Amino acid sequence: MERIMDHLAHERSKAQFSVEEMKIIWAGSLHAFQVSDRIARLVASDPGFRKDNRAVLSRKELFKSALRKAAYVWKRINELALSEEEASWLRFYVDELAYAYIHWGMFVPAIKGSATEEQQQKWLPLANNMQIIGTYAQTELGHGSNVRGLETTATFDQETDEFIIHSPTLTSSKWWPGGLGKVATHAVVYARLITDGQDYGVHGFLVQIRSLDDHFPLPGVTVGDIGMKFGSGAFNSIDNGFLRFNHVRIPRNQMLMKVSRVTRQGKYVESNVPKQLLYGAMVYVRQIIVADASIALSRAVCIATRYSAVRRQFGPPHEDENGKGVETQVIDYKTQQSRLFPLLASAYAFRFVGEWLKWLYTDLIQKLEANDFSTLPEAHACTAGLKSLTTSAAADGIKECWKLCGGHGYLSSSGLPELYAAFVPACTYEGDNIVLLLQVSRFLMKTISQLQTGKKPIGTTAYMAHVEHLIQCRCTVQKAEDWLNPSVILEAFEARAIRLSVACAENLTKFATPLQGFSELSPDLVEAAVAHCQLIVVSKFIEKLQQNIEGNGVKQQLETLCNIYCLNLIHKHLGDFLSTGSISPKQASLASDQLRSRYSKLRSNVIALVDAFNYTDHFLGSVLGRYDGNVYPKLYEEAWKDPLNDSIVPDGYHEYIQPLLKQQLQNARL
Ligand SMILES: CCCCCCCCCCCCCCC/C=C/C(=O)SCCNC(=O)CCNC(=O)[C@H](O)C(C)(C)COP(=O)(O)OP(=O)(O)OC[C@H]1O[C@@H](n2cnc3c(N)ncnc32)[C@H](O)[C@@H]1OP(=O)(O)O
Ligand SMILES: Cc1cc2nc3c(=O)[nH]c(=O)nc-3n(C[C@H](O)[C@H](O)[C@H](O)COP(=O)(O)OP(=O)(O)OC[C@H]3O[C@@H](n4cnc5c(N)ncnc54)[C@H](O)[C@@H]3O)c2cc1C
Repeated sequence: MERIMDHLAHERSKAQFSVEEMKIIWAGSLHAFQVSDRIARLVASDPGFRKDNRAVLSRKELFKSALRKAAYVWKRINELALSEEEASWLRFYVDELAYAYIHWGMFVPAIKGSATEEQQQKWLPLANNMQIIGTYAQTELGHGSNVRGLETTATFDQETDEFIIHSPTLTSSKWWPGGLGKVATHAVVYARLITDGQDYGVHGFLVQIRSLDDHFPLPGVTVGDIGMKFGSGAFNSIDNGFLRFNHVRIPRNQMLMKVSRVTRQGKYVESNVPKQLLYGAMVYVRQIIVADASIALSRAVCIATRYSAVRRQFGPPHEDENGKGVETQVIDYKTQQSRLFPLLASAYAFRFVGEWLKWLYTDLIQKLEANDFSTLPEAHACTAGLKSLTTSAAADGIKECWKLCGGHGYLSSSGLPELYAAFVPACTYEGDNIVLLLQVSRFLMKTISQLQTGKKPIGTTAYMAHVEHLIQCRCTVQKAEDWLNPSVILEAFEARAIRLSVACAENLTKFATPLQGFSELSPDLVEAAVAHCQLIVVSKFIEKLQQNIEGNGVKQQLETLCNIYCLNLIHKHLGDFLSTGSISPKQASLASDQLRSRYSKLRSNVIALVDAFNYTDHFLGSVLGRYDGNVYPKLYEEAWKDPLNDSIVPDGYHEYIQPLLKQQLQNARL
């Protein structure tokens, strides 16, 4: 036991940089670090937030436990008079998915984004004080990605000045909204607005669905839970629900009227803001999900890295600090490094691009307030594309981390199966990842077609202004070290991205209609979108390194991580880089040489680099990822806690095992 604890301490002593300074870089600022650190400790030390083994709880126990914790969170927020920032850290570190995620993450933002000032004044205080609990009811049984295809209707009745909300078919039943099944009292419902016999498409409506007195559904409302989901703990603590309306009436002023409104006379009036603002809550959440992706991936990487330093298999006998013969740490196998270190680098890359995206979003909101809608298309493309790229990579990465831990990774007590089950739906919710990449490609094709009209591309597409150069330039790498030059890397990624996009744009002209072309070429368009999004991540990582980064050795570590992130992408997408002529086979081979050498450089720092995430053992929830590396005794201890070990002889022995054994013994004696 002591030996293992010493082992991680030895790993930490090898770090070539200041972990404390890196913690601040990871958190984003000294202030963010201090607040999150304080709240993380507060949560970890409060028995009310203890994490039971969610995997062994029944659905009802799990759900009730999430309700208890959500209520306790609210109590502590009020008792401690926490600020909004502190409260969201508290919810984050409690780490139990519950209705509050949708209430704060979607219901409140939908009101803020789509309601008029007057409507906000009425509804936000109720939501902010939790006098009502809300959900976001957009998806239907028959329609998820295609929002324009939603069937629920909101028909204006001029006589009573009300909308009648109705589910005309089974497929129009709302299906999936979180917190809807058993908790929410209100919902932002997306429905087709019909007035004067005309269908004006999908709009948002605020609908009360349960009584605030006895919690029963209101007349005309049928509501319930959609059933168990993948994974034993994970999303099963949330009541994703179904909802059907039978001519439910709401006052006219519960239509969210920022984008358009219906007058007392039933006239549909558009405002001067683009109708896409109705989708504003999705843009907001997609931006948050990019930050979630870096957190989920970094959790998994932290577990797999610490465990890989503890775990020993095979190898020439080494001597430990006490001169005792020991096997090789699995982290020293080059295969383990080539699977693990790019994930560590990705966690940092996603953190920085998430930070930038948050800035982009804040900037968008400021512009929208000043009636400047010019950056909306780019913000949509960036949030959609980066949500897709980072969640797909993080979900795959978490799964890889569990395999990197061998058999023990498959145990619930490793924390990895639940983390995977809880995170993998991020590839689907808030927009299926492929559907979102197709949105990015649509934006890219539009930008390319506008190049011919002389319109200057801006923001993340600014590189397209250099199309002529990027189409024909040759990569200048001659030796492996040349790959450490950021401008060389950037140009290779820009060349690959633009060449894929231009090829798509050219191929699209070969089809009878753009629609047909988009449909036939969609796999290529998705690849072009991925290349563009990877370029954004690469360029934001490189930009980060150009900032003033303080702390002993911190910048050098980030440079190594950035190199690993970029070179590993080249390695993984070699087909693209070679087929577009962005690099040559010889340069590809030099990139692989450089990548190997970066792994060696990073090796002695990896434990400190995951320590910099500053995750408490409580938050990690993993025996394998414990800070002290005391894995084996704790695994043994956890095994004893399994309900099957409550009794020596299992329940069922007398009914099923004993008679079987007896019968077989008797048969043998005959
Ligand atoms: C235990 C441990 C836990 C650890 C894990 C941690 C995880 C924690 C997180 C937990 C929280 C979980 C919360 C989950 C909650 C989930 C909620 C939801 O899923 S809500 C439902 C979301 N639904 C979607 O995302 C649907 C996707 N579909 C669409 O967005 C649209 O239908 C579409 C964009 C695909 C198409 O729209 P449509 O109007 O038909 O499209 P066009 O392509 O014709 O576009 C027209 C025009 O508009 C532009 N556009 C589209 N969308 C937007 C937008 N959002 N903002 C701005 N502009 C937009 C588009 O580009 C077009 O522009 P144009 O100039 O004409 O080309
Ligand atoms: C855990 C979880 C929580 C959720 N929470 C909420 C919530 O709170 N509120 C809410 O309203 N919704 C919620 N959703 C629903 C979610 O937003 C939808 O599942 C999502 O938008 C995808 O839609 P879909 O399920 O209909 O998939 P589909 O659109 O049916 O996708 C199925 C397949 O078809 C492909 N596909 C679809 N369209 C195209 C296309 N045009 N081109 C190429 N391929 C295509 C997709 O790539 C996918 O492979 C949640 C979902 C999950 C899993």
